Amino acid sequence: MERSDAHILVFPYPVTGHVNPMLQFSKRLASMGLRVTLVTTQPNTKPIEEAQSNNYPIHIEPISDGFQPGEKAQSVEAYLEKFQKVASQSLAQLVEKLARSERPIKFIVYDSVMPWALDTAEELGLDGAPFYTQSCAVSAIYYHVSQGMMKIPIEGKTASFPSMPLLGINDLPSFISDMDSYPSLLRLVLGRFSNFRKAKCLLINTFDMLEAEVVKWMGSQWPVKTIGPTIPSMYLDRRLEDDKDYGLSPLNLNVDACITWLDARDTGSVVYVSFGSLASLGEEQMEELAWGLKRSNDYFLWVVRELEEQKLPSKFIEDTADKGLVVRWCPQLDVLAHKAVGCFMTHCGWNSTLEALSLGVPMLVMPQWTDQMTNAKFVADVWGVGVRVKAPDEKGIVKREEIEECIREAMEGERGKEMKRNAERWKELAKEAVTEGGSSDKNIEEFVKEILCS
Ligand SMILES: O=c1ccn([C@@H]2O[C@H](COP(=O)(O)OP(=O)(O)O[C@H]3O[C@H](CO)[C@@H](O)[C@H](O)[C@H]3O)[C@@H](O)[C@H]2O)c(=O)[nH]1
Repeated sequence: MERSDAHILVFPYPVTGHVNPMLQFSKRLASMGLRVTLVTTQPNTKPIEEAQSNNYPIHIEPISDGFQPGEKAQSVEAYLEKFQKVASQSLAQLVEKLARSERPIKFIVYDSVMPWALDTAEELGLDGAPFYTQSCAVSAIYYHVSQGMMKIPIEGKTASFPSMPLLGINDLPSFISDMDSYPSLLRLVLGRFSNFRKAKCLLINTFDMLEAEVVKWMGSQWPVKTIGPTIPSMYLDRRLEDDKDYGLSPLNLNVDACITWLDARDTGSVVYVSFGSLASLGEEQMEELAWGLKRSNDYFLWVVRELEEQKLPSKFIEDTADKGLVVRWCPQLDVLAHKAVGCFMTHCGWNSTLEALSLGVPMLVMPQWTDQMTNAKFVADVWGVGVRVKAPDEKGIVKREEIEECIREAMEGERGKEMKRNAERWKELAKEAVTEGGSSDKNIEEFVKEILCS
């Protein structure tokens, strides 16, 4: 497509699980001729200048979130309040600055958890569309709760939503099943539906075949566009040259160490373990997980973020050095694409879930909080690509024996083989969705045309 003058701003909430998919979506838009500027307040990413100088397909604009590097807010509420106040002002200033340039902003794609960005856009005379970084099912659940169509706390043991299987309490997003756990985050996710009817459309990081019924239901109510999975192109359709990774990942990736280690393992012999960029396991749970991995006697590659390291049992790394590699962060896509990986033990963050589905990797799911419970339900019972650990005991702990058994089931049993077959099928369908003429590809084309014509 010819490069156009249309310039759009993409503004993710500043955490990895939100920046990654919105950055990938930005690259798709840029490949279709739009000029795209991604707004970031995230300090711990590859130096911005590096991204700018390497013929990077999009522009990056840092703005302030009101905090100095390293400064911590006193609470989630305090962070969100200051972030909204400062970032909305910074956003308006940026749009006004660009209005005086050759390429003024025409449209804003904002993270759905920041509905105030649409108000700012409106004040500046711009249209906008929210980007949902979670599944369509999860968004539909929050919608029902936000509109009072599903009362919380939920009474009884199950909850029923249109176009979805019956959900048990443990399948609901944790902010809903345990309303008092994070009241400010519950407000944040429900707030996504405060002004969305004023948006041009709703962009959702999923694909039609994956959530066919709920996508259809949502599409019958609002202008929904499924645009996922937002995985770097080299792993799916291979149409975007050089699009091999998310680009703005943290420094010090152990790329070579992880891949060299995997190269030395047999096909399907390694359990890859990661709980994403935010989840923090308790010390006891960490210990159970460590011993569960050891007891399985399988090879494992385990991402333990720096702040979590002190929770590992003492001498665990030395004692398991012949079987395991523990790293602080890894190139997850390269790891999932590696033939040595037999299953992915995951917290079921939506990006990790989509990445495993897109790369055909069966999962062992151990959801921790937020949307992960609902994703786990779909992974295990709807898409048939995962084993879910039994609900934690009364202390909230999943025991080592349970972990060991689930690893065996995923790596060795008949169930594991069936999961692998299903995962291969989802991999093909994910690829189809983003390949030319696929459902997500068509939706992105349509979105671009609508912007150009507006
Ligand atoms: O060693 C690692 C570990 C993770 N990742 C990447 O980090 C991202 C992690 O995203 P996700 O799996 O979604 O987990 P979180 O970081 O926990 O994401 C938050 O945001 C998601 C999207 O809203 C939610 O679904 C999650 O529940 C929420 O915790 C993925 O792209 C991974 O590929 C790496 O590259 N290397």
